[in-house]
Amino acid sequence: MTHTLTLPRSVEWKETFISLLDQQLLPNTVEYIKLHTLQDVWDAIVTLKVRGAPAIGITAAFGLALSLQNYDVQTIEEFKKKLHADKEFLASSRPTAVNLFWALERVVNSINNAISINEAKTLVIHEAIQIQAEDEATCYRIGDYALSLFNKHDRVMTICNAGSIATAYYGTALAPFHISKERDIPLKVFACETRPVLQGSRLTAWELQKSGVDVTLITDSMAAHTIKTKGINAIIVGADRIAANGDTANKIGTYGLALLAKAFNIPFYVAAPKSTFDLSIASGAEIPIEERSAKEITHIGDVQVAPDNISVYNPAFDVTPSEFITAIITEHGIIHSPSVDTIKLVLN
Ligand SMILES: CSC[C@H]1O[C@H](OP(=O)(O)O)[C@H](O)[C@@H]1O
Repeated sequence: MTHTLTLPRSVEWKETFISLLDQQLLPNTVEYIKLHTLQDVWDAIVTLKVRGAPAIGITAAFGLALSLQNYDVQTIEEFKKKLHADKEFLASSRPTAVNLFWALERVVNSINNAISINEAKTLVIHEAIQIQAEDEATCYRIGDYALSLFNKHDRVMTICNAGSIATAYYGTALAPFHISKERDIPLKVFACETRPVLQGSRLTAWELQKSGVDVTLITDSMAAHTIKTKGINAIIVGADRIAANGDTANKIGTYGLALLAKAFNIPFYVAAPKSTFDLSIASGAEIPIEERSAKEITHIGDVQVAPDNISVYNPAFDVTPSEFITAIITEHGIIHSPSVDTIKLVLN
Protein backbone atom coordinates (compact mmCIF):
# COMPACT_ATOMS: atom_id res chain seq x y z
CA MET A 1 0.00 0.00 0.00
CA THR A 2 1.35 3.46 -0.80
CA HIS A 3 0.74 6.65 1.15
CA THR A 4 0.25 10.02 -0.53
CA LEU A 5 2.75 12.49 0.85
CA THR A 6 1.89 16.04 1.89
CA LEU A 7 5.16 17.68 2.83
CA PRO A 8 5.79 21.28 3.92
CA ARG A 9 6.97 23.67 1.18
CA SER A 10 9.66 26.29 1.85
CA VAL A 11 8.63 29.00 -0.58
CA GLU A 12 5.81 29.88 -2.99
CA TRP A 13 5.63 32.52 -5.77
CA LYS A 14 2.50 34.65 -5.40
CA GLU A 15 3.20 37.15 -8.27
CA THR A 16 3.07 40.29 -6.10
CA PHE A 17 4.88 38.78 -3.13
CA ILE A 18 6.78 35.66 -2.01
CA SER A 19 5.18 33.40 0.60
CA LEU A 20 7.92 31.95 2.82
CA LEU A 21 7.82 29.38 5.61
CA ASP A 22 9.71 31.10 8.45
CA GLN A 23 12.07 28.28 9.43
CA GLN A 24 13.38 30.20 12.44
CA LEU A 25 10.00 29.74 14.15
CA LEU A 26 9.89 25.92 13.67
CA PRO A 27 8.98 23.55 15.20
CA ASN A 28 6.71 25.45 17.61
CA THR A 29 5.17 27.83 15.09
CA VAL A 30 4.31 27.14 11.45
CA GLU A 31 4.04 30.60 9.91
CA TYR A 32 4.25 31.74 6.28
CA ILE A 33 5.51 35.32 5.97
CA LYS A 34 5.16 37.65 2.98
CA LEU A 35 8.30 39.00 1.32
CA HIS A 36 7.58 42.19 -0.64
CA THR A 37 11.04 43.59 -1.42
CA LEU A 38 14.56 42.54 -2.40
CA GLN A 39 15.67 43.57 1.11
CA ASP A 40 13.05 41.25 2.60
CA VAL A 41 14.53 38.37 0.55
CA TRP A 42 18.11 39.23 1.51
CA ASP A 43 17.16 39.43 5.20
CA ALA A 44 15.29 36.11 5.03
CA ILE A 45 18.35 34.34 3.61
CA VAL A 46 20.86 35.97 5.99
CA THR A 47 18.73 35.26 9.11
CA LEU A 48 17.98 31.66 7.99
CA LYS A 49 14.24 32.20 7.72
CA VAL A 50 14.90 30.25 4.53
CA ARG A 51 17.93 27.97 4.41
CA GLY A 52 19.16 24.95 2.55
CA ALA A 53 21.08 25.31 -0.71
CA PRO A 54 18.27 24.70 -3.25
CA ALA A 55 15.67 26.63 -1.23
CA ILE A 56 18.04 29.61 -1.00
CA GLY A 57 18.55 29.57 -4.77
CA ILE A 58 14.82 29.30 -5.50
CA THR A 59 13.98 32.13 -3.08
CA ALA A 60 16.69 34.37 -4.56
CA ALA A 61 15.38 33.68 -8.06
CA PHE A 62 11.89 34.73 -6.94
CA GLY A 63 13.52 37.76 -5.31
CA LEU A 64 14.69 38.98 -8.72
CA ALA A 65 11.23 38.29 -10.19
CA LEU A 66 9.69 40.36 -7.39
CA SER A 67 12.16 43.25 -7.51
CA LEU A 68 11.87 43.88 -11.26
CA GLN A 69 8.20 44.80 -10.85
CA ASN A 70 9.33 48.11 -9.33
CA TYR A 71 11.96 48.98 -11.93
CA ASP A 72 11.56 52.51 -13.31
CA VAL A 73 13.56 52.04 -16.51
CA GLN A 74 13.06 53.08 -20.13
CA THR A 75 15.37 50.71 -22.03
CA ILE A 76 16.26 47.01 -21.94
CA GLU A 77 19.86 48.00 -21.25
CA GLU A 78 18.82 49.86 -18.08
CA PHE A 79 16.66 46.85 -17.11
CA LYS A 80 19.58 44.43 -17.48
CA LYS A 81 21.84 46.76 -15.48
CA LYS A 82 19.37 46.90 -12.58
CA LEU A 83 18.78 43.16 -12.65
CA HIS A 84 22.55 42.59 -12.49
CA ALA A 85 22.82 44.95 -9.51
CA ASP A 86 20.00 43.10 -7.72
CA LYS A 87 21.73 39.80 -8.47
CA GLU A 88 24.96 41.07 -6.89
CA PHE A 89 23.03 42.25 -3.81
CA LEU A 90 21.37 38.87 -3.25
CA ALA A 91 24.69 37.11 -3.93
CA SER A 92 26.11 38.91 -0.89
CA SER A 93 23.68 37.18 1.50
CA ARG A 94 25.55 33.87 2.12
CA PRO A 95 28.82 32.61 0.57
CA THR A 96 28.87 28.81 0.72
CA ALA A 97 25.81 27.28 -0.98
CA VAL A 98 26.60 27.43 -4.70
CA ASN A 99 22.88 27.05 -5.59
CA LEU A 100 22.39 30.72 -4.67
CA PHE A 101 24.88 31.85 -7.31
CA TRP A 102 23.78 29.19 -9.82
CA ALA A 103 20.12 30.25 -9.61
CA LEU A 104 20.88 33.98 -9.82
CA GLU A 105 23.17 33.45 -12.82
CA ARG A 106 20.55 31.27 -14.54
CA VAL A 107 17.83 33.93 -14.13
CA VAL A 108 20.05 36.79 -15.34
CA ASN A 109 21.21 34.75 -18.34
CA SER A 110 17.60 33.99 -19.26
CA ILE A 111 17.20 37.53 -20.65
CA ASN A 112 20.45 37.68 -22.63
CA ASN A 113 18.52 37.79 -25.92
CA ALA A 114 15.51 39.77 -24.69
CA ILE A 115 14.79 42.88 -26.83
CA SER A 116 12.00 44.47 -24.75
CA ILE A 117 11.43 45.14 -21.07
CA ASN A 118 8.13 43.24 -21.04
CA GLU A 119 9.75 40.23 -22.68
CA ALA A 120 12.56 40.33 -20.10
CA LYS A 121 10.10 40.50 -17.20
CA THR A 122 8.22 37.46 -18.49
CA LEU A 123 11.44 35.51 -19.01
CA VAL A 124 12.75 36.19 -15.48
CA ILE A 125 9.52 35.11 -13.80
CA HIS A 126 9.30 32.01 -16.02
CA GLU A 127 12.90 31.01 -15.26
CA ALA A 128 12.41 31.34 -11.50
CA ILE A 129 9.28 29.18 -11.63
CA GLN A 130 11.17 26.65 -13.79
CA ILE A 131 14.01 26.42 -11.27
CA GLN A 132 11.57 25.51 -8.51
CA ALA A 133 9.64 22.99 -10.64
CA GLU A 134 12.83 21.30 -11.82
CA ASP A 135 14.18 21.06 -8.28
CA GLU A 136 11.06 19.20 -7.11
CA ALA A 137 11.48 16.61 -9.87
CA THR A 138 15.22 16.47 -9.18
CA CYS A 139 14.70 15.76 -5.48
CA TYR A 140 12.30 12.90 -6.21
CA ARG A 141 14.88 11.29 -8.51
CA ILE A 142 17.58 11.72 -5.85
CA GLY A 143 15.28 10.09 -3.31
CA ASP A 144 14.57 7.19 -5.65
CA TYR A 145 18.27 6.58 -6.32
CA ALA A 146 19.10 6.90 -2.61
CA LEU A 147 16.40 4.42 -1.64
CA SER A 148 18.02 1.84 -3.93
CA LEU A 149 21.11 1.97 -1.70
CA PHE A 150 19.29 1.07 1.53
CA ASN A 151 17.96 -2.24 2.79
CA LYS A 152 14.34 -2.33 3.98
CA HIS A 153 15.15 -2.26 7.71
CA ASP A 154 18.21 -0.01 7.63
CA ARG A 155 18.94 2.47 10.38
CA VAL A 156 20.35 5.64 8.83
CA MET A 157 21.93 8.69 10.46
CA THR A 158 21.75 12.22 9.12
CA ILE A 159 22.73 15.75 10.18
CA CYS A 160 21.19 19.18 9.67
CA ASN A 161 18.12 19.45 7.45
CA ALA A 162 18.36 18.50 3.80
CA GLY A 163 14.63 18.03 3.64
CA SER A 164 11.59 19.28 1.82
CA ILE A 165 11.93 22.74 3.38
CA ALA A 166 15.59 22.97 2.28
CA THR A 167 14.54 22.43 -1.34
CA ALA A 168 11.48 22.82 -3.59
CA TYR A 169 9.94 19.59 -2.20
CA TYR A 170 10.98 16.12 -0.91
CA GLY A 171 14.54 17.25 -0.02
CA THR A 172 17.82 15.61 -0.93
CA ALA A 173 19.20 13.57 2.01
CA LEU A 174 15.69 13.26 3.49
CA ALA A 175 13.98 12.45 0.19
CA PRO A 176 14.54 8.67 0.52
CA PHE A 177 12.92 8.70 3.95
CA HIS A 178 9.83 10.57 2.75
CA ILE A 179 9.55 8.35 -0.31
CA SER A 180 10.07 5.22 1.85
CA LYS A 181 6.81 6.11 3.61
CA GLU A 182 5.03 6.20 0.24
CA ARG A 183 6.30 2.66 -0.37
CA ASP A 184 5.85 1.24 3.16
CA ILE A 185 9.60 0.74 3.63
CA PRO A 186 10.30 0.96 7.40
CA LEU A 187 13.60 2.86 7.38
CA LYS A 188 14.62 4.27 10.76
CA VAL A 189 16.34 7.65 10.94
CA PHE A 190 18.68 8.96 13.63
CA ALA A 191 18.86 12.76 13.36
CA CYS A 192 21.72 14.77 14.89
CA GLU A 193 20.36 17.93 16.51
CA THR A 194 22.99 20.02 14.65
CA ARG A 195 24.29 22.68 16.96
CA PRO A 196 24.35 25.64 17.00
CA VAL A 197 21.26 26.48 14.88
CA LEU A 198 19.58 23.11 15.56
CA GLN A 199 18.35 22.36 12.05
CA GLY A 200 18.25 18.69 13.04
CA SER A 201 16.08 18.94 16.15
CA ARG A 202 13.96 21.90 14.97
CA LEU A 203 13.54 20.99 11.30
CA THR A 204 14.47 17.38 10.43
CA ALA A 205 12.79 15.82 13.48
CA TRP A 206 9.70 17.96 12.79
CA GLU A 207 9.61 17.22 9.07
CA LEU A 208 10.13 13.45 9.37
CA GLN A 209 7.68 13.14 12.27
CA LYS A 210 5.02 14.94 10.16
CA SER A 211 5.74 12.47 7.39
CA GLY A 212 5.30 9.50 9.72
CA VAL A 213 8.94 8.43 9.41
CA ASP A 214 10.48 6.63 12.44
CA VAL A 215 12.95 9.31 13.60
CA THR A 216 15.08 9.42 16.75
CA LEU A 217 16.77 12.65 17.85
CA ILE A 218 20.28 12.59 19.29
CA THR A 219 22.78 15.26 20.21
CA ASP A 220 25.76 15.65 17.88
CA SER A 221 28.09 14.30 20.59
CA MET A 222 26.14 11.01 20.69
CA ALA A 223 26.89 10.11 17.06
CA ALA A 224 29.75 7.62 17.63
CA HIS A 225 28.04 5.87 20.55
CA THR A 226 24.77 5.68 18.58
CA ILE A 227 26.45 4.18 15.51
CA LYS A 228 27.98 1.52 17.76
CA THR A 229 25.05 0.72 20.04
CA LYS A 230 22.13 1.20 17.64
CA GLY A 231 23.67 -0.59 14.69
CA ILE A 232 23.58 2.33 12.26
CA ASN A 233 23.92 0.92 8.72
CA ALA A 234 24.68 4.14 6.80
CA ILE A 235 24.94 7.90 6.97
CA ILE A 236 23.38 10.27 4.42
CA VAL A 237 23.81 14.05 4.32
CA GLY A 238 23.05 17.00 2.05
CA ALA A 239 25.51 19.40 0.46
CA ASP A 240 26.01 23.09 -0.14
CA ARG A 241 28.86 23.01 -2.63
CA ILE A 242 30.71 20.09 -4.24
CA ALA A 243 34.09 20.70 -5.91
CA ALA A 244 35.20 19.07 -9.16
CA ASN A 245 37.02 16.30 -7.27
CA GLY A 246 34.02 15.51 -5.04
CA ASP A 247 35.16 17.35 -1.90
CA THR A 248 31.88 18.41 -0.29
CA ALA A 249 30.93 21.36 1.89
CA ASN A 250 28.00 20.70 4.18
CA LYS A 251 26.77 21.68 7.63
CA ILE A 252 29.42 21.79 10.34
CA GLY A 253 29.70 18.35 11.89
CA THR A 254 29.40 16.51 8.59
CA TYR A 255 33.15 15.88 8.27
CA GLY A 256 33.15 14.28 11.72
CA LEU A 257 30.35 11.91 10.67
CA ALA A 258 32.36 10.96 7.56
CA LEU A 259 35.35 10.07 9.76
CA LEU A 260 33.08 8.00 12.00
CA ALA A 261 31.63 6.21 8.96
CA LYS A 262 35.18 5.28 7.92
CA ALA A 263 36.04 4.11 11.43
CA PHE A 264 32.89 1.97 11.64
CA ASN A 265 33.18 0.81 8.02
CA ILE A 266 29.67 1.96 7.05
CA PRO A 267 28.77 3.85 3.87
CA PHE A 268 28.75 7.67 3.87
CA TYR A 269 26.46 9.16 1.22
CA VAL A 270 26.04 12.72 0.00
CA ALA A 271 22.72 13.53 -1.68
CA ALA A 272 22.83 16.57 -3.96
CA PRO A 273 21.53 17.88 -7.29
CA LYS A 274 23.82 18.79 -10.19
CA SER A 275 23.16 22.45 -9.30
CA THR A 276 25.19 21.97 -6.11
CA PHE A 277 28.33 21.00 -8.01
CA ASP A 278 30.83 23.81 -8.60
CA LEU A 279 33.10 22.39 -11.31
CA SER A 280 34.94 25.71 -11.52
CA ILE A 281 36.88 24.79 -8.36
CA ALA A 282 39.30 21.88 -8.26
CA SER A 283 38.96 20.97 -4.58
CA GLY A 284 37.23 21.77 -1.30
CA ALA A 285 40.11 24.08 -0.34
CA GLU A 286 38.53 26.73 -2.57
CA ILE A 287 35.04 26.57 -1.00
CA PRO A 288 34.25 29.72 1.04
CA ILE A 289 33.15 28.72 4.54
CA GLU A 290 30.60 31.05 6.12
CA GLU A 291 31.32 32.13 9.68
CA ARG A 292 28.27 33.25 11.60
CA SER A 293 27.67 35.32 14.73
CA ALA A 294 29.03 34.32 18.14
CA LYS A 295 25.54 34.65 19.58
CA GLU A 296 24.45 31.48 17.77
CA ILE A 297 26.83 29.63 20.13
CA THR A 298 26.75 31.75 23.30
CA HIS A 299 22.93 31.79 23.40
CA ILE A 300 20.11 29.30 22.96
CA GLY A 301 17.28 31.58 22.00
CA ASP A 302 17.50 34.44 24.50
CA VAL A 303 19.20 32.33 27.16
CA GLN A 304 22.94 32.98 27.54
CA VAL A 305 24.88 29.69 27.90
CA ALA A 306 28.47 30.99 27.84
CA PRO A 307 30.38 33.67 29.78
CA ASP A 308 30.46 37.27 28.56
CA ASN A 309 33.34 38.15 26.20
CA ILE A 310 34.24 34.51 25.49
CA SER A 311 36.10 33.95 22.22
CA VAL A 312 33.94 32.06 19.73
CA TYR A 313 34.62 30.29 16.41
CA ASN A 314 31.39 29.61 14.48
CA PRO A 315 32.01 28.09 11.01
CA ALA A 316 28.61 27.12 9.56
CA PHE A 317 30.08 24.44 7.26
CA ASP A 318 32.97 22.03 6.93
CA VAL A 319 34.45 20.19 3.96
CA THR A 320 34.50 16.40 3.68
CA PRO A 321 37.31 15.16 1.39
CA SER A 322 35.97 12.95 -1.40
CA GLU A 323 38.04 9.98 -0.15
CA PHE A 324 35.61 9.71 2.82
CA ILE A 325 32.51 9.76 0.59
CA THR A 326 31.18 6.38 -0.52
CA ALA A 327 28.91 7.89 -3.17
CA ILE A 328 27.24 11.12 -4.22
CA ILE A 329 23.58 10.58 -5.15
CA THR A 330 22.34 12.93 -7.89
CA GLU A 331 19.29 13.14 -10.15
CA HIS A 332 21.48 11.83 -12.98
CA GLY A 333 22.55 8.74 -11.06
CA ILE A 334 24.88 7.58 -8.29
CA ILE A 335 28.54 8.67 -8.39
CA HIS A 336 30.39 5.86 -6.61
CA SER A 337 33.87 6.72 -5.24
CA PRO A 338 33.57 10.37 -6.33
CA SER A 339 36.49 11.80 -8.29
CA VAL A 340 36.98 14.16 -11.24
CA ASP A 341 36.49 11.26 -13.63
CA THR A 342 33.52 9.55 -11.95
CA ILE A 343 31.74 12.89 -11.55
CA LYS A 344 32.22 13.75 -15.23
CA LEU A 345 30.97 10.28 -16.19
CA VAL A 346 27.63 10.69 -14.38
CA LEU A 347 26.97 14.42 -14.76
CA ASN A 348 27.89 14.90 -18.42
C1 LIG B 1 19.52 20.44 0.68
S1 LIG B 1 20.70 21.61 1.10
C2 LIG B 1 20.68 21.52 2.82
C3 LIG B 1 21.99 21.92 3.42
O1 LIG B 1 21.96 23.32 3.79
C4 LIG B 1 22.17 23.38 5.19
O2 LIG B 1 22.85 24.51 5.61
P1 LIG B 1 21.98 25.77 6.17
O3 LIG B 1 20.90 25.21 7.05
O4 LIG B 1 23.01 26.61 6.94
O5 LIG B 1 21.46 26.48 4.94
C5 LIG B 1 22.97 22.14 5.49
O6 LIG B 1 24.32 22.26 5.11
C6 LIG B 1 22.22 21.14 4.66
O7 LIG B 1 22.88 19.93 4.40
